[in-house]
Amino acid sequence: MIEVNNIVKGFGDKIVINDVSAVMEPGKCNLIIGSSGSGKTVFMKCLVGLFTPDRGQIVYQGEDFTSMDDNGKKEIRKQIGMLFQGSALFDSLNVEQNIQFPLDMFTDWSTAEKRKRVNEVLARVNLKDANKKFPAEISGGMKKRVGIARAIVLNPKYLFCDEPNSGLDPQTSLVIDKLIKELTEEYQITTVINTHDMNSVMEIGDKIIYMYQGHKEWEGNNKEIIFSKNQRLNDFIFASEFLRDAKDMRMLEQAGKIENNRNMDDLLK
Ligand SMILES: Nc1ncnc2c1ncn2[C@@H]1O[C@H](COP(=O)(O)OP(=O)(O)OP(=O)(O)O)[C@@H](O)[C@H]1O
Repeated sequence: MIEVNNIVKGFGDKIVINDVSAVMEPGKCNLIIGSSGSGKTVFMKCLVGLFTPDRGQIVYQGEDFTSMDDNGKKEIRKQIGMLFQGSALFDSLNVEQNIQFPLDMFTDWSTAEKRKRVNEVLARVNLKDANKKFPAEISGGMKKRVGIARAIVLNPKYLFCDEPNSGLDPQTSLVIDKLIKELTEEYQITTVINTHDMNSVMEIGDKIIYMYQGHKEWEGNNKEIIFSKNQRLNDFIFASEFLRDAKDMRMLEQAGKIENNRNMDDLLK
């Protein structure tokens, strides 16, 4: 569990994160949404310790990360897996070497133990037999899966994903979302995802935090979001006409004003 208590972060005179609090639970996908420049990346960087908040606390499993010394922070960071935008694989390393990298950095396991673990996570992300391929030889979706395998190879308690669907087609995005959700539930990981992808919001948003100009404007889940009366949130999520129409139909359907002859849940998934 991660608790964020009233964090504030600014650069010079400009306050970029303004008094944001949130609780992120294990086994849940916590999505951070908001328009460009609303502070999502700075918020995530504060959570993982790449930025130090000017005020407030970030508490990992009851321990105040913000006031820890370097050794304490290092211990928490060992429990964090990161999936970077664009996967950030090492081009000169093959798939298994990429995944093995954190094991080389943080464990003193034997080569056989490392190889076994690499093969386990490769199987878990459905990428058997890709061990010897180089990043340039695999598709964007496969790269993401390698990135995910690398992020979970040390059995993290926390997983941070920055725009996991960027550059992927909608179908591959669904596969990646499903994989992240399954892993989150299976290993009870506290997962935090920065995203612009409304499909992801509807599909895997156990908790959704909507950031607006640096503050938390709205919080809820994927069932609640389309019924929200928050005007700024509605302007943001219903920028797409399809979603706006779908929302109107769903409301009419729920109010019994139109027949339920199609499954809007499936459409909105
Ligand atoms: N290192 C920095 N120094 C000064 N200002 C910064 C720094 N990093 C971010 N900012 C500012 O903080 C604000 C929020 O930026 P942030 O990158 O968090 O937005 P975002 O919501 O992630 O946007 P996007 O969706 O485009 O990635 C922006 O105005 C940005 O210019």
